Amino acid sequence: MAQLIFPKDFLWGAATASYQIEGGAADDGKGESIWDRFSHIPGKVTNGDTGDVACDHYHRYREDVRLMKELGLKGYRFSISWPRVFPNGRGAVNPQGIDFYNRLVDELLANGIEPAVTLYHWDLPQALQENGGWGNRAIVDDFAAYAAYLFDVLGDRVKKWITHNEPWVVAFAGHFQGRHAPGLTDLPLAVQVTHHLILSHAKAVQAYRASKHGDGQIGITLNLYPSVPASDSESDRAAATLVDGHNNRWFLDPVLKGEYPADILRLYQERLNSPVIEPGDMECIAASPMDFLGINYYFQKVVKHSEVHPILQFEEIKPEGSEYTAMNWEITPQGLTDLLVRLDRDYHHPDLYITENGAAFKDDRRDGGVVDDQDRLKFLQQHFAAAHRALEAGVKLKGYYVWSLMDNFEWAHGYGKRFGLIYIDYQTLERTWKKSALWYREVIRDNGL
Ligand SMILES: OC[C@@H]1[C@@H](O)[C@H](O)[C@@H](O)c2nc(CNc3ccccc3)cn21
Repeated sequence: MAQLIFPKDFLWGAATASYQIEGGAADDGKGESIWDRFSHIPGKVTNGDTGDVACDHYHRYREDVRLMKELGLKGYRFSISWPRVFPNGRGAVNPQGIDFYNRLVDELLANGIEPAVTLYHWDLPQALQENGGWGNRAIVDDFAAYAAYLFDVLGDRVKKWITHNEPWVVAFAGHFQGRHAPGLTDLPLAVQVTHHLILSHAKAVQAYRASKHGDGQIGITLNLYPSVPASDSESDRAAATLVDGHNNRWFLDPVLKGEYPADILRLYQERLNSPVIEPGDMECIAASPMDFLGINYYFQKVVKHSEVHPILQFEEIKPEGSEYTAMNWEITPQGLTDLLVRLDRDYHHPDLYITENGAAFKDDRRDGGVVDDQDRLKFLQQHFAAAHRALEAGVKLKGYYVWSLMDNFEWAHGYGKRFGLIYIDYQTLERTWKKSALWYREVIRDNGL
């Protein structure tokens, strides 16, 4: 019998993303994405892995929906490949591309699973990148047009929409650190990209409100982290405040308050001359309230002052004595409670969903025909309990999507990092249950643990 009971209708789900699971990278008229291009550049992805085949979900989606049904999922979060629908990013639609998503949505609904669609999860059409991508303000209208088309075609059945997945990663991993597509290393550009992403989010929200199927919910997904100073020194506390601003408040404030945080805006504009904000931009952002905020939580950050960068004067540390996942991410379930309670304290926020939480482990043990991933089961147990503590503190948490439904292409790490509830053999593409999935099925059945 479950000890921790969740609210009635709590939405238990799992999440994936198009480039990470679909494969069919050039099938049926799909256009090239920046991740198709990036993953094929030698040295960018571990082992030279690419998303050419991935989990072959593009061809095996019926089997995968059957597995979701067996799992008892209430919801499934997935993303749409923009270049599968618009091969050149704008203009002609690829009928086979939109047909795939129509079939996927129908299959989910036929199995009683609520679809939640992420419009953008990092796989920009390469043709748009050649026009400057997220660094060119024209992308804002391209994204709004892409979103409006999907609202029109799928909006009668899809009632949960996420505009962007993790604009921080799109901007800084892709345009400053260079470890994600398009592999640029230009900090002022990265900050300008954040503004174009947030503005495009607002335009998409407005397009949704104006659409004939605009009676559902729309939001954004942010990767958020509690930012803890490594010591009580003034310099470390200032570094933690800077990380909270750079990672969290730079995105939370515009989408929830309609303005950028003054401390970070001043830092960026004085030191980087970025972002350029045009007249009317902030009014547009402020006039686009969301129905929910999606939160991707994986770990908290412990931060010390550092001169390693002239502007971003912080460095993350790895505390001794902690447990870590296969990604070398510290396991900090209390950080999830702290994050949710902080959001509740500092923001007038709409409904909250955990749109991603999960962990990579080696998954190299079997127990009969099942992968014996006790470490992932324990991780989820701890984080579900942390979410329950936030609920007990009065936080309006409405659902939880585990990352991920299945092992998949883990960006620059390739296929060597496994996050799935379901194990993928990449030689045979066979799907195998993990113990964490069988345990999750009971949590969903009992609505608690
Ligand atoms: O790394 C696991 C997942 C990834 O597969 C998802 O596509 C992405 O949405 C995602 N975001 C995070 C958290 N943010 C993060 C991004 C890059 C490096 C480190 C953390 C983890 N994950």
